Amino acid sequence: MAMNALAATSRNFRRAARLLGLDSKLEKSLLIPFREIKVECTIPMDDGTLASFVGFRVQHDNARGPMKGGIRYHPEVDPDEVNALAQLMTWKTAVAAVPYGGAKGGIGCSPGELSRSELERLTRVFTQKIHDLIGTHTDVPAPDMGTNAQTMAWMLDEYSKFHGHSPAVVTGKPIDLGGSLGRDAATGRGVMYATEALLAEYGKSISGSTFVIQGFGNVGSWAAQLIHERGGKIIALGDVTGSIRNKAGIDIPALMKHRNDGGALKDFHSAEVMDSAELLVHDCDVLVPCALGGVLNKDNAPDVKAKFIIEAANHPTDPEADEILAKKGVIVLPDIYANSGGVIVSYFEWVQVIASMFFTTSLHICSLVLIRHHRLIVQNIQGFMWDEEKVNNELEKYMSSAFRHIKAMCKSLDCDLRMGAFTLGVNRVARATLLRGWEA
Ligand SMILES: NC(=O)C1=CN([C@@H]2O[C@H](COP(=O)(O)OP(=O)(O)OC[C@H]3O[C@@H](n4cnc5c(N)ncnc54)[C@H](OP(=O)(O)O)[C@@H]3O)[C@@H](O)[C@H]2O)C=CC1
Ligand SMILES: O=C(O)CCC(=O)C(=O)O
Repeated sequence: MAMNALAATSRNFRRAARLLGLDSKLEKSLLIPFREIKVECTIPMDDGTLASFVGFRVQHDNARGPMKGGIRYHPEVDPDEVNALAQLMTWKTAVAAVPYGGAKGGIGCSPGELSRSELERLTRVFTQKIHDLIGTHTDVPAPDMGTNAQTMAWMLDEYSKFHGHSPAVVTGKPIDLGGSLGRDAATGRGVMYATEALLAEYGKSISGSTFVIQGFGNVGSWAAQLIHERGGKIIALGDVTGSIRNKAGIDIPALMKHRNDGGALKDFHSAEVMDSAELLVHDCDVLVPCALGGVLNKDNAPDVKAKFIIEAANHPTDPEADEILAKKGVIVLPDIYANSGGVIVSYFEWVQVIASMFFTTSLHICSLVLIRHHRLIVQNIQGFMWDEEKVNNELEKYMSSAFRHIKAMCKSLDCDLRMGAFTLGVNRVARATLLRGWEA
């Protein structure tokens, strides 16, 4: 049985605040969210009936910059979960050293049961309800579980009806609308870089290790492909429909083809079906949860056999499980570092869009005078969009710098990687908060 997500996240925050010796009033102020939004979203369904959904956006903190975080569509979305995820974003952006605060949103729904047009209507109604509380310099949504680049395109379009063309109001959007190359793969790629960095600390590498992955959506499938490319052997994998295993290693490119052709994971020909309850306790070197929160808890933690856990999902491990795993000597790489690749590349996307918009505006003014040079300058706008290699190289630099800073915190405070990451993030937010002050 998993702990309440908010209780678990706040417990980790409080431990970090004590380790840092934070003033108790500052601690309280950092914990309370800046704003919690709850909206009712009623849409006509394709069959003509009405359906009502509840949408949330929790804006946790903006001391370091505009609030930032994904939008989740999932039946288990609830206010505490969104609150916890928003808080995690605040510490995550600080650990990654990108100039953002933290937010998260979601709608309680089953996206797989809604048609494309129902999803579009729901996204548009949700955006109408929150449009005056988000914005390029206030709160910038992105995809999370159950949402994708198309969802961001609808949000961008709906928001722009109220505020004029605003491509930087969301990230993780399609390339044709100003999205960044590499954003789709970024979280999984960051997971791969983080795994490489952690294993190297222990004299190991991806190529000599066995992996078990839970979740085969955006994060899980990219992590699997990139780990496979680097010679990692993925011996078991699962999603909501079931789990499969193959001792010799699952052929990930063949599985991707099977999945892209519409096949279910459990029907993949060159692996055997296994009990999903066994997935997280399957024997392996590295376990990578890439789905829901709270999946590692006091009930299954004693049976975990992995030596390393890479938290690609948000808050997959309860604090109670953390204690059990620590006693067993399992090394856990925390979510606020391990899955930060997504928000890091979101930042690259946001900067590129803002830079190109600024350039276009200046160009309009200049072109009145320099009309002859207009075409030449227009070509240069392309220079603001980074190629994929540059995105990936920059991502690797941010990931390895964050890892070095986390290790330094672990050393100076004599704590584990989770507390190293939390103290790093909380300290940066606390410093920004104190510098800005509270004068009304
Ligand atoms: N997308 C991003 O950029 C980021 C995502 N994350 C986190 O990573 C995790 C995954 O997100 P993402 O990949 O985007 O989401 P997706 O919706 O793309 O994929 C989710 C995956 O989890 C599977 N899943 C859902 N429920 C269960 C379950 N009960 N047991 C096993 N598998 C399950 C889904 O299966 P099925 O497809 O069959 O439904 C799917 O394979 C989340 O915790 C998210 O917050 C963190 C940072 C950034
Ligand atoms: O890319 C982003 O802005 C946010 C990604 C996200 O929701 C997360 O890191 O959990």
